[in-house]
Amino acid sequence: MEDTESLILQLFDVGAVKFGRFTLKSGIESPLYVDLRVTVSHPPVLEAVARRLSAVLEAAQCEYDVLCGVPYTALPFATVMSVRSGKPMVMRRKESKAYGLKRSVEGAYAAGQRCVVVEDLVTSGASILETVEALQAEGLQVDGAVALLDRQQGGSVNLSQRGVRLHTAFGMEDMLRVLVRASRIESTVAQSVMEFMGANRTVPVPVTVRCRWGAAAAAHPVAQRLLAIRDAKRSNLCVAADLCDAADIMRLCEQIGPLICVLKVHADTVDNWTAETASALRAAADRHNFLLFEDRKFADIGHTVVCQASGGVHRIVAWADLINAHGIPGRGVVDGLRQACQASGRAVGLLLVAQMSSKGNLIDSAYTERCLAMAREARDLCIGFIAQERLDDTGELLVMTPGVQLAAGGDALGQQYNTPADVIGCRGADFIIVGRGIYGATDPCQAARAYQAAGWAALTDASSRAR
Ligand SMILES: O=c1ccn([C@@H]2O[C@H](COP(=O)(O)O)[C@@H](O)[C@H]2O)c(=O)[nH]1
Repeated sequence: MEDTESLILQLFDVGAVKFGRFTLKSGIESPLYVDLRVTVSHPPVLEAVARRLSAVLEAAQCEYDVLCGVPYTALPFATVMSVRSGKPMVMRRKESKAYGLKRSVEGAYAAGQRCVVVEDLVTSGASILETVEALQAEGLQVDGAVALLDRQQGGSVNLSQRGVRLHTAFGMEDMLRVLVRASRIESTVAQSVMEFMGANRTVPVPVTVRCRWGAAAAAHPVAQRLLAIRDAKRSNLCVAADLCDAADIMRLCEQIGPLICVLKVHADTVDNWTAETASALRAAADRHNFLLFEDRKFADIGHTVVCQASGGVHRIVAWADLINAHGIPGRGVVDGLRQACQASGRAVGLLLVAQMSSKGNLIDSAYTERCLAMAREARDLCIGFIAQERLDDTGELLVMTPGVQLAAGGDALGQQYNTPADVIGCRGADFIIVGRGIYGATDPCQAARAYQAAGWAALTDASSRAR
């Protein structure tokens, strides 16, 4: 194994470790700056870094099929590791291409292969997580990462909470000790770095999503909760649990609950729906922190929808957080639903069905425009739309899009599917709604993970391009 002490000294001697006053990306002022990019100008040092990273993986008995360096600094490290070991590498694009194959991960790989992420140094672990999410969105399995330096500021814990085990060559304290012992720095300098680290022990993973709107900006309490859940769980995934048996729905909830922000049901398609089903769903939603969406698509006169929303066997507004309606009956449908929601005493958000995913549907742009106007007039109840694209530029009304699968296509009854990258990145949706792509998969949990990663990667990418 490459001698840690000699590697640290080589890094210092080529100027990769600097002491002084530096403002970090986070805005924090640091007495130390580590810039491992300079190693590309010193091939023996670059090779020593790669050798050390490979040795760390070997010592940890980490099994993997492909390597992926976090762009850009760790790309040469991963390349040299790959060339030395013969293990193939994949490359994550930081910006997705608007032409060609539009792939966010380049190289030859197959879904289900195990990938190890290679990084230069870790602070909060956020950069590793961004790469992990992009790789998972392509179906790769990532549960390990290797980095040269652990700044010992919470990255390892942040990563393990998200299922990624971090292996590192050395920590900040090791590095300072070596530099003092070799008289490269004064002990007072090391002391000031230690004090800085003591004051910055835990750097949280920043919420990179500066989406079109955030929880604090949302006026409606249900929209606020939805966005807070989205950011906390890093998930803009709504699962359509279109199953006929209540026990199957509950089983699915337990499997995918931690990965989703909304569970959508069609209560009227559940053969054995009872009041207990509603209570069990409510308890699961509270336990796993997701919202419940009843996709009843109300479309009648105001008086009738009051009864449909609050009565019958389903008593929808007694348990659902989100409901939806067609605009076709005019504003009476919204007024009726407002009355039902107010009488329930619960906060419920309404989504207007402004567009549909089915082939040949009769909705045209004039109808969609009128739904938009209806929503703007009912901001006390309406939080957004079921639609296939972003409808208003203020960004205040959210868009949830059904008809989503990992590959574009359709079914035999006119459903049309687009990919998460397309509906979020190109069409401007905020949330994806996925049914059969998840509950119809052999492993719904693994499928939900792939959709969560794909939806989140598309959202964060779209948000960074919008900034
Ligand atoms: O335009 C619409 C409106 C609603 N849906 C609903 O979404 C899910 C989609 O399920 P998949 O299995 O992913 O096709 C389903 O519950 C529909 O009722 C929609 O598809 N299109």
